[in-house]
Amino acid sequence: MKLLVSPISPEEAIAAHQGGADIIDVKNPKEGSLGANFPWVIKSVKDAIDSRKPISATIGDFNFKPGTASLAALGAAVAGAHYIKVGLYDVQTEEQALEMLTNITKSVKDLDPDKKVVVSGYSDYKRINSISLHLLPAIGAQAGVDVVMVDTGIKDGRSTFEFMDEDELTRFTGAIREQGLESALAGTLKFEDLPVLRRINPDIIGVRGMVCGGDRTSCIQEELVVKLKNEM
Ligand SMILES: O=C[C@H](O)COP(=O)(O)O
Repeated sequence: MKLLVSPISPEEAIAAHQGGADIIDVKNPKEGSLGANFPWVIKSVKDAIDSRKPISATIGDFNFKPGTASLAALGAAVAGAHYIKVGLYDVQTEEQALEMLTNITKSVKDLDPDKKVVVSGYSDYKRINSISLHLLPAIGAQAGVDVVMVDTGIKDGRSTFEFMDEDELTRFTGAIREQGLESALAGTLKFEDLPVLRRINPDIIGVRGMVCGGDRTSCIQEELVVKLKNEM
């Protein structure tokens, strides 16, 4: 399993990098679960990391706006992100999801075919009335994305494991693998989730709160990233 850590600034990105994170994922929690940060923050994180780790950037918890999302994805890619992450938050149908992802993928891959598109669905999709997570592996593959992820849509302390159990998450990661894509699990993960995460064995786990001492509005602590890497 690779470790993705989500900093909000170059200082936090350095802490994540020095602690051993494999992917440095720039986001802006003030704008939601997958809130987008500013292009100059993505660039400053990229400069701080200086090509030692791949940079990821979230572009937002989107509603059905394929043009806006495609332009945001291009912006994140131009700013230096290698992984461009989009959340299909207020997207309900398969047709909408496919149109969003096909255009986002075109936008990113026309710039650089090596860059990776990550589609995130939400483990709490029922309470936010979002598309079912289980539709995303097939739609993602059809659209040409690289990674299918799950996160929580509402950051109120409830974790992905409160909405999906081990069996469901194992089936979800298996379905992603069958489509030839990478899987990523996130959503208020805790140290005590590591045994079950190891059994599910996604390609990537994504964290913020866990390495901020349990409060995602606090700061990333390098020693907690080290502890997590060691326990992984
Ligand atoms: O991409 C992963 C998210 O940043 C996870 O954040 P969280 O661990 O605070 O839920």
